[in-house]
Amino acid sequence: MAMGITERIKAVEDEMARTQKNKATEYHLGLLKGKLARLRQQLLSDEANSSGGGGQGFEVSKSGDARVVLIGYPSVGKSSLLGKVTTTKSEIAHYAFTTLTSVPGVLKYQGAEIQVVDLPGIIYGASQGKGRGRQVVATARTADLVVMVLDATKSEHQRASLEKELEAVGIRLNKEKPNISFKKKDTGGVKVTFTSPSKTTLNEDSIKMILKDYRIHNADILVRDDKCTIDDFIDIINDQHRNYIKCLYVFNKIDSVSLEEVDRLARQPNTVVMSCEMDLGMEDVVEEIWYQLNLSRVFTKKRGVKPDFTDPLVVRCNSTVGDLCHSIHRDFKDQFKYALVWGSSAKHSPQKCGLNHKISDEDVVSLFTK
Ligand SMILES: Nc1nc2c(ncn2[C@@H]2O[C@H](COP(=O)(O)OP(=O)(O)OP(=O)(O)O)[C@@H](O)[C@H]2O)c(=O)[nH]1
Repeated sequence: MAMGITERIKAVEDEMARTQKNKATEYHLGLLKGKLARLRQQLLSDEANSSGGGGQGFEVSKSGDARVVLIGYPSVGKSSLLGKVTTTKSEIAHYAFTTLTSVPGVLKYQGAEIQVVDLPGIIYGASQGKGRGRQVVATARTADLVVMVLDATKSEHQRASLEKELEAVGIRLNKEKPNISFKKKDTGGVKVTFTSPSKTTLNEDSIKMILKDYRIHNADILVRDDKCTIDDFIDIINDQHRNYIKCLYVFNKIDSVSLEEVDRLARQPNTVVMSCEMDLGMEDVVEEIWYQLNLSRVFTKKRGVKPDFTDPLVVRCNSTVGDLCHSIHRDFKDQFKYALVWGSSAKHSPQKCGLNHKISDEDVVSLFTK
């Protein structure tokens, strides 16, 4: 069955390559893109089912406060980076990963424990459902941050081709989810509304054409951003299989290129440069990872005692007191009565708060139970 899909994917890709991009073909290309997304999804889920229960799963359990995955071609320096920034090796690693080149490590920073997973090999071919690629992709999806490790001495093609592979499996880097609401219905036909006139080829006709191809006959669509494209709309229809993940680009081996080149690379957005061999830029990499993860540290305080500043609870930014309780224990919320909060999220110190209060980085919190 997978063979059949692979061939159909190839046929659609070929047709897209043959089709010239112009006003007259825009709709047709949009339809082909929609088909391609659907077939790729089918391929990935077929692979998932056929490998079910097999012993060689790659899935790494998520431990720590956040997860970073390293992605890059062989020999770019991923292992070197992992060795430099992670202190403890996770205990399960030694037996669970014996067949793999990958070992998760823990990056300890600002009291947080960040799991760093080096994905074996590369993603290459994953979008075609090849080999271990699918499992690697499944792990990449769970990342809070992708660190793409690139070799400064090699062509920049490496970056584009990795991005393309991730694109093909539905991973969107440094991109927000398109601002389109899409509600399937049982009756009533397709209703399309734009809050302001579209600046792209996404319009009522192209939307209806793609939905027809997906055999969706009843739905309400509200496009809230005039810059949304057909690709964005296709992402929204396939929303369950899309992941919007931040990406940090790290160029290694800067010891081997000219200063001008280092300068050029370092000026690109979301980019840091380093040399594992010369121990250059390692702190920048760690700081940037921390910054991109955007975590908040919360210090807990017992009544009548100074807060413990050595061991923060680490939560995602925009977390609430409720999330904090949840991170302590699944059932803690049931016993919760109120919290006292000191710090930048508090209107006055301390502020008495409920579960919905949003906490900020470096807040001090006392939790009171019933
Ligand atoms: N010049 C230079 N060489 C480096 C640097 N970092 C790593 N290398 C070399 O690059 C090679 C690959 O490094 P690894 O850390 O094993 O790379 P990797 O990405 O983990 O490779 P795979 O395990 O094949 O995926 C080794 O020979 C390193 O000595 C660096 O900063 N500068």
